[in-house]
Amino acid sequence: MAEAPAVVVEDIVMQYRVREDRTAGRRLGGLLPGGRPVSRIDALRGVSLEVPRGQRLGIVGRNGSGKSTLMSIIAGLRQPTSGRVLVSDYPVMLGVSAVLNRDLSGYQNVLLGCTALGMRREEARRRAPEILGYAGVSASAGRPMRTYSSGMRARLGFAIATVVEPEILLVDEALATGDAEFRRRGRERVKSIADRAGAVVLVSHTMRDVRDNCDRVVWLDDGRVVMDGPVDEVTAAYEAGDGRP
Ligand SMILES: Nc1ncnc2c1ncn2[C@@H]1O[C@H](COP(=O)(O)OP(=O)(O)OP(=O)(O)O)[C@@H](O)[C@H]1O
Repeated sequence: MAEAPAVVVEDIVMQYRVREDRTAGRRLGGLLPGGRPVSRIDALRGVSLEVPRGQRLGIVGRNGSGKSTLMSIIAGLRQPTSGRVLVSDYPVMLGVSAVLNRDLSGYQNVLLGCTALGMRREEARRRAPEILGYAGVSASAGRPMRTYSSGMRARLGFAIATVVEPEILLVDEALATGDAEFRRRGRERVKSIADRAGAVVLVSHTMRDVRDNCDRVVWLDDGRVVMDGPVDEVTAAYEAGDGRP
């Protein structure tokens, strides 16, 4: 019998309701009980997919196509309007704005981040030098994060999120800010997670990152899957139409 997949997304629909600013003059929907105009945004219109263990899935699509919404629903950070997500383990989500505290030092963020991921404090302390070294920020470990460059923040966020290789890693544009070295390390870790039968879902606008890191690609447009297949085929079709299906 085939092994159960790491992630199953079943017919996810996501509608956001937004209160319009009256002065903006854009009124698309009805009225909320308070009499204020609302509009409905259909971010996902019935998305289904499965990510088997050991697979690195890329998600591509134009701005506003629903990629980040789908990722936050898989991560359990948002409830869909309908449909459901089944996961084999708690996913770890890594985004551009990785949850790091800008007023704390890099070292303190490592302790905080690792314990938030379930590591014991002593182990976090013991492994902090390795994590800071991997991120390439050892020399700045005592400085507040607000003094770090965006690339340094991205590297540290990535090092923390992947220190205990999660079974399911969700990467939302987080590789985009890094330099060549960071991308190489990212690629190695993403591969290592997949090699250990974990699953990685990666959102990116950079087709090079998708080709380097993924085995399969799902193309979203206007909240729907328009193509799902091998990396070369989907990225070529995506590029041929400049992201338009
Ligand atoms: N919190 C929110 N409230 C209301 N609408 C939202 C919210 N987040 C996203 N949307 C809307 O949902 C749609 C999908 O947005 P989403 O951020 O998922 O797209 P995306 O593909 O990740 O875009 P990008 O490539 O620009 O990051 C867009 O129309 C967006 O305006």
